[in-house]
Amino acid sequence: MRATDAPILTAAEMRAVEAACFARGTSQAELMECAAAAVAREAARFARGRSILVLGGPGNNGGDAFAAARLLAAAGHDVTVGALGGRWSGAAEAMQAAWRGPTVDLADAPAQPVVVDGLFGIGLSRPIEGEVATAIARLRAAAGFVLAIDIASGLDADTGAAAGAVLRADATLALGAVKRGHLQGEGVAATGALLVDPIGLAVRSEVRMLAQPRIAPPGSDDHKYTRGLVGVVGGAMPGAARLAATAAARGGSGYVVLASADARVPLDAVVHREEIDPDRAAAVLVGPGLGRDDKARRTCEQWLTSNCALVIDGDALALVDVDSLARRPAPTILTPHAGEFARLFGPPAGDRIAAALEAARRSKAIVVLKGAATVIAAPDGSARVVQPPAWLSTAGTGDVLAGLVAARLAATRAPMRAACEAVWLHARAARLAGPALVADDLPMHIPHAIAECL
Ligand SMILES: NC(=O)C1=CN([C@@H]2O[C@H](COP(=O)(O)OP(=O)(O)OC[C@H]3O[C@@H](n4cnc5c(N)ncnc54)[C@H](OP(=O)(O)O)[C@@H]3O)[C@@H](O)[C@H]2O)[C@@H](O)CC1
Ligand SMILES: [K+]
Repeated sequence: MRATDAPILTAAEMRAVEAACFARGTSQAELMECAAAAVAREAARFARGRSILVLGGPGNNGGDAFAAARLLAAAGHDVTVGALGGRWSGAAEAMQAAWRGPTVDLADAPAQPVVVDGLFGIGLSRPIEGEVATAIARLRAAAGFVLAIDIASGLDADTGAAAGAVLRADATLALGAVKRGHLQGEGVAATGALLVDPIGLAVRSEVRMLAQPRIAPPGSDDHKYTRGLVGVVGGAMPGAARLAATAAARGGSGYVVLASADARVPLDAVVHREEIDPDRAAAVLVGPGLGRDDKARRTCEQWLTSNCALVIDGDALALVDVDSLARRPAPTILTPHAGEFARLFGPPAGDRIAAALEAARRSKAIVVLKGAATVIAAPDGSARVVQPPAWLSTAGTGDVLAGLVAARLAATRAPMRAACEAVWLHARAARLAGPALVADDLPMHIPHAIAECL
């Protein structure tokens, strides 16, 4: 199944879930059979009759692999196991013993069009080097398709870092939960299509993959003010604010006011004013194209100390500090990319999800850390993660997102919900816009994305 709404765990959290499951009476072998059945199902779907090489490592990831090999062979597939090590214990030992098909040493394993990677999972404890690294490079180069069991071998399950070789996957079947390492570091490129099977584990976590939102349409008695006035504060580079204002208008705002020295508006429906009335605005966006001069600093300071719900993006992120954010009496959403985040909170260590959660806790704001995996983190410790289309990495798409966040904040008055809705709609609009999109293309697709969520 696709990973939408799936829980995201650290390796330690996963082991705690596994221990609780055993404490309730499930045996290790039962859980492994469940995992293997899911692996065999996916491997069969991808193999479409081609020969399969199953790689079995020395731990429980290897146990899953041997059990999956048995199920695949029983279903009529041509299966060879390439094995590493031989100190299996517990359920993995039983699964290894139950495999009666051809087994060769990993170093001698024949290249096959389909590889199922059960070398190492969340128990990777050191870099993959030497003979193992040579073998996986050879087998990867010859394979048409690699399915990773739980996580691509060589990735750190928490950070996605790869200190040594990695067996890059075309698809990964995460067992029980998505692991943080699927979504960051080298994990972004090495995971391939991310699938998850619950394998009977009821995993609870407030760190989850972002699910498609349900968006509430306006009520029949709503008018432009009750639906929420969005103020967009322009500055030195007015194009960015115009882009954000367009996105705010298409994102379901009742009314968009663009305050800028430049009187040009992107749509007739967007109103230009010298100033935004803080008492009328349901949400104000400060930052896109604001500049960083004294005037920008004063503008930023004025909004920071206001009682308005704020979205702070772009240049404004360089003009605020964490303590002032934490003192704000009204909701705040920050939308930094990695560089802006590092300036404000310090460079994120390997685990970006942990870094975003810590930043949200310190600033008492919703933090939308943009990137190959965008993390939406709240001060209460909840987070949502999504992998937006790579085509979004082009100028101006951040301004569109910021405008959209402001629109959803004005409409919902619920900052975490607003950020989740906006990030989902932004990614969906990008898919609707298609490859080689430019930021200006995105706003017109937002209403179609919203229509899918009603
Ligand atoms: N949690 C769950 O709910 C479920 C978990 N399940 C499965 O269990 C997997 C975790 O299993 P696991 O804990 O046995 O660890 P695993 O990844 O197999 O590796 C450990 C072995 O590898 C060795 N080793 C490590 N690095 C190495 C290197 N670079 N080069 C060489 N050797 C290296 C390490 O050696 P050691 O460090 O002990 O010397 C040890 O022998 C998990 O990913 C999932 O697939 C499912 O069955 C059911 C539900
Ligand atoms: K693996």
